[in-house]
Amino acid sequence: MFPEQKLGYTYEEYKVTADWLLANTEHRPLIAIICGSGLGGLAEILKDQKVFSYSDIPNFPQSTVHGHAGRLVFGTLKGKSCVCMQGRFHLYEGYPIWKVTFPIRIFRLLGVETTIVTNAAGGLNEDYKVGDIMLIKDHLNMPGFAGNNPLVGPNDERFGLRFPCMSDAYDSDLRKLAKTVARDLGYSEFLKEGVYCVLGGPSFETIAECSMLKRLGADAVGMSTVHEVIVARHCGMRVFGLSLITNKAVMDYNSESKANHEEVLQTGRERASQLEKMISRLIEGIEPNNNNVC
Ligand SMILES: O=P(O)(O)O[C@H]1O[C@H](CO)[C@@H](O)[C@H]1O
Ligand SMILES: Nc1nc2[nH]cnc2c(=O)[nH]1
Repeated sequence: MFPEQKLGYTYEEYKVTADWLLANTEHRPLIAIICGSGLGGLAEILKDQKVFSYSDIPNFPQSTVHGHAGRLVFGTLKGKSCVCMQGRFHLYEGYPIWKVTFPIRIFRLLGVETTIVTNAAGGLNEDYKVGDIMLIKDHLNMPGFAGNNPLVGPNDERFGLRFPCMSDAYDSDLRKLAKTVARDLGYSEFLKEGVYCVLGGPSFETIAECSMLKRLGADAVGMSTVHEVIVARHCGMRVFGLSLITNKAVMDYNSESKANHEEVLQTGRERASQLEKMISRLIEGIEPNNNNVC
């Protein structure tokens, strides 16, 4: 007989972590931000910070990837209370998918209404350049096709429905707002909108894989985000997502370029200040939702 496999945390385990955070900070965030690879500087937009190392938070997984600091930063932006993950979790780190998405339900229990997900991604769309910012309008969940979905296992109705809808995963009003913000900042030239595809990683894609993903309708490819978005939508949070195109996916057998994590982090550093400005303005424009689930 195989030992019984744990399929997730219990509601009580989520509560222990959320209650510990509520007891250790006065912040009551309505907005959460997840920083992608090399984008941890986004947390610097928050004032009156209260910072926790993941290692100090009960039940929290640890960051193991270069460019993911492993800190939870609470703070305010123009009077709005926010929480920011400097470091996310990925399947390729060896975490089961329910650990990868653990912080999302914690955010919900803290009272978060809107989650902003960011990531570094390879551009598959030929019109994309390195440094472009892609608003995510939809996703392709490749691990999900193989049964690795974060909602697998018993459903806890206290979080959400057994069969949540995903056709409206990325909030269209927030995307509209982001386009207005980008236009006002003079960023329209490098703003794109497209479909993000998640793969398990950690190896980057082969040329044949890139060509397949492009034909399937993906504009950018990465190793994160989608699992978080599914859990956030399951528990009724609004989601806004963006990908920084850190490298162009290699599509040509004669190409000399090779995807690498250093290039990913370097592009993040180069676009950091524009991303900070854009997300700050976006957050300024997000209206509270009276904790209504949507
Ligand atoms: O998705 P984020 O965490 O931004 O990071 C992306 O960049 C890393 C590869 O360089 C992978 O972890 C990929 O998912
Ligand atoms: N899978 C994948 N993840 C990335 N993250 C940043 N760039 C890439 C890429 O080209 N492929």
